[in-house]
Amino acid sequence: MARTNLSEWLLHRQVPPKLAETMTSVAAACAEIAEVLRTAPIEGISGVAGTTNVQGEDQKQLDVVSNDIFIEHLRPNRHVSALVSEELEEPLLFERSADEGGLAIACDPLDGSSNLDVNVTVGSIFSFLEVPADDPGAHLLQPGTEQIAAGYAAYGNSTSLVLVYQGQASAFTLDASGDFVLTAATLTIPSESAEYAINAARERFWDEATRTYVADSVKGEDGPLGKRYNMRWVGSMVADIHRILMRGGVFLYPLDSETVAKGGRLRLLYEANPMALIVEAAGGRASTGPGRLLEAAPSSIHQRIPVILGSSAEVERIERLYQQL
Ligand SMILES: O=P(O)(O)OC[C@H]1O[C@](O)(COP(=O)(O)O)[C@@H](O)[C@@H]1O
Ligand SMILES: [Mg+2]
Ligand SMILES: [Mg+2]
Repeated sequence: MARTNLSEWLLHRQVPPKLAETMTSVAAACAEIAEVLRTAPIEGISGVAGTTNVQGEDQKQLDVVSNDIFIEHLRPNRHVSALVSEELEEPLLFERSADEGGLAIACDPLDGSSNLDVNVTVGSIFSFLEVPADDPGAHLLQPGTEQIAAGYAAYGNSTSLVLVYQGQASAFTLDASGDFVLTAATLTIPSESAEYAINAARERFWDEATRTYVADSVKGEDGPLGKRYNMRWVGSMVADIHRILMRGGVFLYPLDSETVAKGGRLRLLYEANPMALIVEAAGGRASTGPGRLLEAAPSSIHQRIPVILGSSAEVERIERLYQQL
């Protein structure tokens, strides 16, 4: 069967050159991060700050290395005016001439920090926004509905790249030559599922809606849902969402009594929004509990937000529980 690589897909999907070149830069950054992760323990790069390797040398942090890789690939791209990153307190603004710029990227260069040193899937998450080239910094706080594209890379037993553009999410797999090969043209999340993902150790902090949802699921065949549920929690958002895109399910990081002061756990611009755009394009639903996630108006670049996404029937059920509060 003929293989379609990323550059052929970009042409086929008629992605405008500016965005296509920038998606290519981001894909190249992800391929380089995948390569770094493959041999990180040998090279003395760790997930934990302040550690030393067997030679007693200071180890570089994988989050920082991944952030540097994103910058190295995006700084030379003349279309990119700004970069927002989990690892940078302030946005990075690039000087461009009058006929250049116009795109901003928001990224979580490496997601899944608790899994970095245990060889479990981690990822990179990214969102593409349009910004005026002459004043990009003032236009970074856009709701998720304004994203022109988004995606993530999952560094698992293979490296997957998922991109969403104009309401269609597609998946690619990194081959041995460093090319991303299309492996699923259209991702679709089944509307029903019997699998949920939540950090259950936080139960004592949960609100009533989350408590009821999990309690009903745990009751299985004997409960109000009349079917058995399974729980899967990797602890890397990318890995948990990738599983849901492949076979359905629901992911929850709700607002709870411990995270309420901060507005939630996960970040709106570079974790929640890109994932919500992908999930909606795949026919799923993305919610904060009380409302549609993509409509949330950001007030700061590192803003946090409650996240409930996945199979539509399941998310709707949780939204109904929030309406009853
Ligand atoms: O283990 P916790 O505190 O419940 O948090 C898990 C969540 O934290 C994250 O690791 C946060 O992302 P970072 O690793 O990029 O900070 C998510 O991937 C994951 O869903
Ligand atoms: Mg993250
Ligand atoms: Mg991160």
